[in-house]
Amino acid sequence: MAARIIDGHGFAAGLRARVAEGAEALKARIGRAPGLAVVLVGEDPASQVYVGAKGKATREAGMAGTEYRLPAETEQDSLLALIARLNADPAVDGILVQLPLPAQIDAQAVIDAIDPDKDVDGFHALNVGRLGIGLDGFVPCTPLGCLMLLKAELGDLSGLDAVVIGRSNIVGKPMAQLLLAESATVTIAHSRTRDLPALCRRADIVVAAVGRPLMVKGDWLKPGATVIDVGINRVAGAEPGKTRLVGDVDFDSARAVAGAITPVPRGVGPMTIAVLLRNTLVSACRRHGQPIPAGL
Ligand SMILES: Nc1nc(=O)c2c([nH]1)NC[C@@H]1CN(c3ccc(C(=O)N[C@@H](CCC(=O)O)C(=O)O)cc3)C=[N+]21
Repeated sequence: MAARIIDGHGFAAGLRARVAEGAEALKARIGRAPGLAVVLVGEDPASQVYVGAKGKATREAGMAGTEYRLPAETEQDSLLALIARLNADPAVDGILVQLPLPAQIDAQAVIDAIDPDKDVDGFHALNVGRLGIGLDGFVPCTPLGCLMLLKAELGDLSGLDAVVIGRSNIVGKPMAQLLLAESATVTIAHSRTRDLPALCRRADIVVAAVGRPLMVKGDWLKPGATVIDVGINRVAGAEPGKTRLVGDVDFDSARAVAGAITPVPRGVGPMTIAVLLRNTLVSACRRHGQPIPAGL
């Protein structure tokens, strides 16, 4: 039987609507909309598209989105000066510095300059630590979005075998922490892992976040497994000069074996942006001592 297709796009639309409601209610109490500042350094075309999409989604959720576009040659000190201004601005609840940054800038130094309580990406070392020891903080948007999809699909995750393929700070490591906090049995696989297909075949949950197009095949999966595909790879399309997006999972072979699977596009990607808005609203609530609305 073919797998259920997990509708990340639809789930994200629902989450954005709940965020919009919460943002409106908060605005009625504090007199201003939650504010998100997005900083982009350089002209990377993919990053420009993502930043534009984030700004649009922010405004559509009734929040104040401000974009700061800096030239590729920007020095670290001037970026740090902008961060300091945004940290001090009471109308800014969330700060996101789009990654990757140009080579002359030390990305972790910039991230760690962000006020941890405005770090809606959850990349600051303090938030990484909070996630590790189970304290409230901010959790990176992509893995939190994946967890929401998994819980909507499976309910309780406790005791399930989960394999996370990829060990990045942005996805793989925080994803593993979130699954562990849900009492799944978690294995993190990476480029040195021996016999990855055999490891995956034991898993109830496979999260693929490696950036290798179509790597995970249907015959790597346990029948009925839930597959979350974080990959967004632009590859050559059928017609010359055209490209198409594919995930890290070979969707066609995987859907024949899996129980449920996220598509690419319209799977995890839209969740990333919806969770960013969610984190920004949560930040605004916390900063004003207001309760966090249910359903977020
Ligand atoms: N500090 C930082 N935080 C990020 O969250 C961050 C970042 N840097 N750098 C770049 C990546 C990438 N990213 C995506 C967001 C939405 C889609 C998304 O909505 N994708 C659509 C399709 C997009 C398309 O058609 O190109 C989908 O999968 O359906 C994808 C990728 C956030 N990122």
